Amino acid sequence: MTEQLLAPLDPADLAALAEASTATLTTQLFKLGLRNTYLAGLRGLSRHEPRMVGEAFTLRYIPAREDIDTLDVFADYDHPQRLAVESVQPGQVLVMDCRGQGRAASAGHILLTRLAARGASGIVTDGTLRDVEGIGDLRLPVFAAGPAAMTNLAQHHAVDLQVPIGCAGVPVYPGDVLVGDADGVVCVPRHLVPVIAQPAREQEELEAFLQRRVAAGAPLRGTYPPDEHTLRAYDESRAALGDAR
Ligand SMILES: O=C([O-])CC(=O)C(=O)O
Ligand SMILES: [Mg+2]
Repeated sequence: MTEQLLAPLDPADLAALAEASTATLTTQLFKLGLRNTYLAGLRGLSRHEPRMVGEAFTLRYIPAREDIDTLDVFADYDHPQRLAVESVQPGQVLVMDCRGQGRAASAGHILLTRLAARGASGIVTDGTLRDVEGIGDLRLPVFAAGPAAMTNLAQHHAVDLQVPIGCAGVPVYPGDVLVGDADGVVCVPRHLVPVIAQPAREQEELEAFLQRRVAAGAPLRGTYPPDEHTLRAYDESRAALGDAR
């Protein structure tokens, strides 16, 4: 495990990310030139926790081999998969690199129940999960490619904790911030969290205004993107709100 001392993130920045949609965050990152931040192909499996924000704690799997990856490896409580679950701290998201291989689950209900009990902020895998019926009831945001019944050892050999990984084709470094919602998961590079937090908040507020206008019948021309007239109306509505406070 690579121990890293990362400067803490500003809670206000994390709160801004928690309130922003993944659509907004990918746009903010796109503005900075980053096009590969969305973990395509994953969906939320939690019935109670559709939104997620937290810092990446990474686990890397390589392909399993029949002579090594047998059920008795779990007699070792420090097996990297189990160690990962028992190492995740409150506020962290366990992010697993399964190479997009979904034929065997990367974890199941018991391990995710333990993650929830440890106060994890979520779990993300580009593979699959087993026991998804029970997982759906957990108070834990969960994002995966889907379900698979087969146990992880059939396909996955856990090797490294807290190293840079690829997840759904996106680079994820320990400490990056993962945000999830109904559209899926985006990885925000840690150093860009303070850069995009406030612009993301502003984009959310402006788009909420534009959304109301379009819902009320406004055409796209002049509204989306907003022209000077619409932006003035937006400023006036914000000033009115400010006055009312
Ligand atoms: O063998 C596994 O993948 C783990 C499992 O079922 C669980 O955590 O409930
Ligand atoms: Mg199970």
